[in-house]
Amino acid sequence: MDTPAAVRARGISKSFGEVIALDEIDLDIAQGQIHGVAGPNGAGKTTLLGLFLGLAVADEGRLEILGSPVGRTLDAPGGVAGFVDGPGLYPSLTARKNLAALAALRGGDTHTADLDDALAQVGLTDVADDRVRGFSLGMRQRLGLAAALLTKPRLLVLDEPANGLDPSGKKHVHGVLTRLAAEGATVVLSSHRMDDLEALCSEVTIIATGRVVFTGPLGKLSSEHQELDYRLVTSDREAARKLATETPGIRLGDESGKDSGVLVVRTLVPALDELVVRLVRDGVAIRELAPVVSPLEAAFLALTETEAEPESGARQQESAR
Ligand SMILES: Nc1ncnc2c1ncn2[C@@H]1O[C@H](COP(=O)(O)OP(=O)(O)OP(=O)(O)O)[C@@H](O)[C@H]1O
Repeated sequence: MDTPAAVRARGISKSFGEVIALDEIDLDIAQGQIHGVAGPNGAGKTTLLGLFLGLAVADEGRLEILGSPVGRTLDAPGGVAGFVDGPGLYPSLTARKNLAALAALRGGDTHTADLDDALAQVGLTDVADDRVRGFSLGMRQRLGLAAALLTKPRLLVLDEPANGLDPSGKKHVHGVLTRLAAEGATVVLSSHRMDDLEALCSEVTIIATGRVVFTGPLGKLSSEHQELDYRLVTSDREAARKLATETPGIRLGDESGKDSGVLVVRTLVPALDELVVRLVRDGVAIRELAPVVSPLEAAFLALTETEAEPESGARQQESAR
């Protein structure tokens, strides 16, 4: 029998008064994936993740979480944990007492060792007995993740979990999410950081003005979305420049890096391959070759700039109907 999707959404719509936050969203998220949700400000990401957590109910459409249909009443679906708009914590309690209190609220049987393990996983052992009032945004995010881990979720939903994280915090959070997915859990997270999504996610969904403009594997996105600017540093900039102008399908980009030996070329991957072959054949060493912006970022801009309206990510009812 097929494993049910972690999330299956069909025709999901949600409005706040005149604002259409989600407009007929169709989405499938397979189990065991880390799935990224990206989109401009106001695109509908938080609203969508809130539906997965049972914090709001869709106006229209069908939503199944971990194989079970989500009803019309507010209720966290079983096996799901996470947060939107930052984790809810008690500022006057310590990190450890926060976890104990949240576990007690859920009525679960949580041992001290579980609390310590969750704190260690997110790198908060050293501040376990400090009050949350003094925690930075990144520390609160990590504590929120620790609280979610205690429930041993099969679906973890995190709205911008990378907010405020320093490199060490990011390393802990990435480690936790990767481990969870390797153990079969599904992680859905939103982020404005394309590099984070590329580092973590196998699949992404891009939302613009409440609609899905792309959903699928990252590889599909980069191959679908054509020409990129590449930064090329060689042992002989002038020779490289000449070869680039002679290679079909290559256009020269911004030449402001002239003195430093940097050349920017705009092209598709096959023409770039041809340029590399020509450079090597002519004895020009390639010291650096990388996209100026990542394929995901380029696709994000291409997909959302055509879809989004200038003033806001969401649309008004009268202009949409
Ligand atoms: N409770 C609410 N009441 C009224 N409007 C809301 C509410 N929640 C969201 N909206 C509106 O719905 C639209 C989508 O908001 P949402 O927060 O889901 O976007 P987002 O993609 O998460 O944005 P951001 O990247 O800025 O966090 C926005 O226009 C927002 O103003």
